Amino acid sequence: MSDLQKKHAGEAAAARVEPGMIVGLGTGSTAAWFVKALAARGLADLRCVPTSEATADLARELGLTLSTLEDTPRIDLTIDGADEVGPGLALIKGGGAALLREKLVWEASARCIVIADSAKVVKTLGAFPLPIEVVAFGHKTTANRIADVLADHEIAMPARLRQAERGIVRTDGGNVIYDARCGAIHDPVRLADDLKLITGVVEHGLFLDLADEAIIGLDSGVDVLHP
Ligand SMILES: O=C[C@H](O)[C@H](O)[C@H](O)COP(=O)(O)O
Repeated sequence: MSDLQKKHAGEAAAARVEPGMIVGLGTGSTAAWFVKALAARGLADLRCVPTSEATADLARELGLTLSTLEDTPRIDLTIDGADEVGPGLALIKGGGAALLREKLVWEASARCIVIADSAKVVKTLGAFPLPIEVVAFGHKTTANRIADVLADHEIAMPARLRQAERGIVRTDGGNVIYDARCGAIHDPVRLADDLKLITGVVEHGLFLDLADEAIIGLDSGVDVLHP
């Protein structure tokens, strides 16, 4: 994990934004560099749709004009971080528990750019635990159904309820997160489909066919990847 690389990726991404755009603001440490660089550009007539309360707070503090997905349902460009960037720009996201709002904003966007430091680029997704957002009501029963689906994908470890120092982590929408230690995800499309069919699962952190471009931060500059 390199802060310098994240900064480079965030700054390069901010340069892609044009005046008058509606911009989706991602969540996490890399996205925060982007938000700071975007605010520093002082572009006219931007409207920004944040993907989390944390990003909304940061953007507001920096003087960016905020909007909501309800008021601006068509976003020109979303820029967001990722936990893993795999082949074809298949991603794992949700390490910061913002996956649901992120996916809603990504899917409403004409173009999405993922930004990450070079350590996030992998040959096979799955070393980073896959976040699965679950309705809090009866979440342990949902976890049993998740375990069955994971077993069907030869993933033996049951997903683990995400906890922080202050107790069970709640998302901005009030849901809980289970992290599935997959090791390697051999068929991300089938796993994504199977997880979506589980009652109680709200969303998962597999972002497939959503990123149009990746800007990968290096120690000196950036590398640009396409699907
Ligand atoms: O829920 C959080 C998001 O998906 C983040 O974009 C992701 O976890 C990457 O965060 P970071 O840039 O801090 O590694």
